[in-house]
Amino acid sequence: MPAYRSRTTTHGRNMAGARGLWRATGMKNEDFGKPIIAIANSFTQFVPGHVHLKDLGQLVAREIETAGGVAKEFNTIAVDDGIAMGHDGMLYSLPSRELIADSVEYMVNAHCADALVCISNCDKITPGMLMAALRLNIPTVFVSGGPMESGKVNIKGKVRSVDLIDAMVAAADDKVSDADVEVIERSACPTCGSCSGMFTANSMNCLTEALGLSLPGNGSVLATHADRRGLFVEAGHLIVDLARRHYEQDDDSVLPRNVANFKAFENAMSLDIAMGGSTNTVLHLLAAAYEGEVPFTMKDIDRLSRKVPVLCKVAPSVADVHLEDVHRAGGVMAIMGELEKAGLLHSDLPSVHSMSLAAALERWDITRTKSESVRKFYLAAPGGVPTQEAFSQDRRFEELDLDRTTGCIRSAEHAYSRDGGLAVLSGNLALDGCIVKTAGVDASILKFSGPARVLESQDAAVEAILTGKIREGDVVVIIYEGPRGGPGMQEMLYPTSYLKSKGLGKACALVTDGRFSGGSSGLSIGHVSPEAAEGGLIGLVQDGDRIEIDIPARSINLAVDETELKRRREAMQAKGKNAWKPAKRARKVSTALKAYAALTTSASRGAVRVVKD
Ligand SMILES: CC[C@H](C)C(=O)C(=O)O
Ligand SMILES: [Mg+2]
Repeated sequence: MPAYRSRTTTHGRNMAGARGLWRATGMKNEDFGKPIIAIANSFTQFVPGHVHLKDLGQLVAREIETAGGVAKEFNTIAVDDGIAMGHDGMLYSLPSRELIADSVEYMVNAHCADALVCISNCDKITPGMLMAALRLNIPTVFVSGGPMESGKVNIKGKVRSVDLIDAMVAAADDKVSDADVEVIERSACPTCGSCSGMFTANSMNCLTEALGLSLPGNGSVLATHADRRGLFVEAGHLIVDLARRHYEQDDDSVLPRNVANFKAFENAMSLDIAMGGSTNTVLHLLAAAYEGEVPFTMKDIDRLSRKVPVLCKVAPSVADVHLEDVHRAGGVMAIMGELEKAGLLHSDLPSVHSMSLAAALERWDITRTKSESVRKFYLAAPGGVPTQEAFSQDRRFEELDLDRTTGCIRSAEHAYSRDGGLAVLSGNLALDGCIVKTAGVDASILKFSGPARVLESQDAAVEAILTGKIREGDVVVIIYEGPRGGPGMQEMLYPTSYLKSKGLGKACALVTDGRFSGGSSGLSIGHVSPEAAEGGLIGLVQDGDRIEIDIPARSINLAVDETELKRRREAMQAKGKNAWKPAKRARKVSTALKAYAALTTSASRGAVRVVKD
């Protein structure tokens, strides 16, 4: 029977000082001996996905106390990728994931907390907390802030749903007037919550449902909807129950590493592929698996991508479909329900809320449920009123989207495509693989070859695209933007958006050792490993070299003969300490980022830090 971790500081004469301090935090005599539950909140006014979280940690805390636990809240940082994008601020995005993971570890272990509630939401906060949960392996429940409502604009008499990407693309499109750009900007992000498409934040919050670490609806019920409050209330009760099962009934099944085991990672990756999730999920699932010592690798991702169909297409893969529409079609449980019907899901897995996924689907898949409350839950609709306040409206759709033939979520029989929404490519240019979100690639360019246009930074790529230096048929190659080379593996949302703005979205490819935002689409191939800074061949590509991409064959190659490549490699090595570094880039890299670069690894390992013994 594992002893409560918190007894280390709450019991024993020698801990009188610590108890005195616990009392000063508000603990009463009767609280000593109860499970101490850490609440990792992530409130900040910098991020719309987190502006509404300020009091939600205490909402959970009151429920923990009602359930017989002691709640202690703390806060992590939270970077807004969309604001950090397009300048050196983006260098900090991925490294912040490691800081978040470490800060959760530090607070939970320094104070010997018994269990953990993670209140996350945006791009690096959910993965950072997920890494911490699997690293610490104490009972944990995730509850995220929830998706933002999509924006609605009426342009030239046509009403359409818009999001952040529409504002970015319009701003670089000379055919769009300043007035129309401002209309889109003012409407694209109407409420609190994580940007409304299947971008990285929403992808990851859907994946915690599939991993079994959050409640049904966590990935899809809107931040503004009253129904979301119930997830926070339930999380407060559930975590005390899980803690008691573990410490008082010796039940290890509730621990994150037993819930999010290898089969759960397969379920999560299958969900991601089926819904055309952000490619960042690959990076983050690999990193979470590393922390949880789960043997889940790029090879597993490649295997799954060849058999899991695309069952759901959401912005940016299609316009006008956002997370509110996915929720109305049944959300994550509905997508997993269709995967299960197709024999593509492990349904025997327990979660923090159900004894098995099969049982959860019986109750929560709207094509099976007998529960009116569940059907009502998935009717939660946008309020249509700009706000930064959580749970501030309770509008509902008239009816559920149960159309599995042409609706938002399709059955496997009516899949958008047999091949998954994600593909792992490999070849001499990416010996350890690279990733492309196929759900966002036009069918006409699944096979593509063209001359390389090599840029040593995202900024240089943006300048080349916006000044017309990139032509139809080119392959834009952005190097030294990997985890070590950037450092920080920037998201290339501006270059991919600007290719669209210039009408080149279906006429060019973009290949990088950096990564993409979930808002990117097009023939955008990222995570090239090994990265240039680690001696990867992408570091030897020169302007005019022919690059050959074949998504059906899962291949990507640099068509330069071995003799020439050998010559180039020798010339690079001859540079000594300047080898495998940008030749013409004046980027100021802080000591904090240099420390990150010293420990990080290539994307094929999830860009995890490895400290050599
Ligand atoms: C819309 C882009 C979003 C802010 C992002 O960075 C991601 O999805 O990764
Ligand atoms: Mg991002």
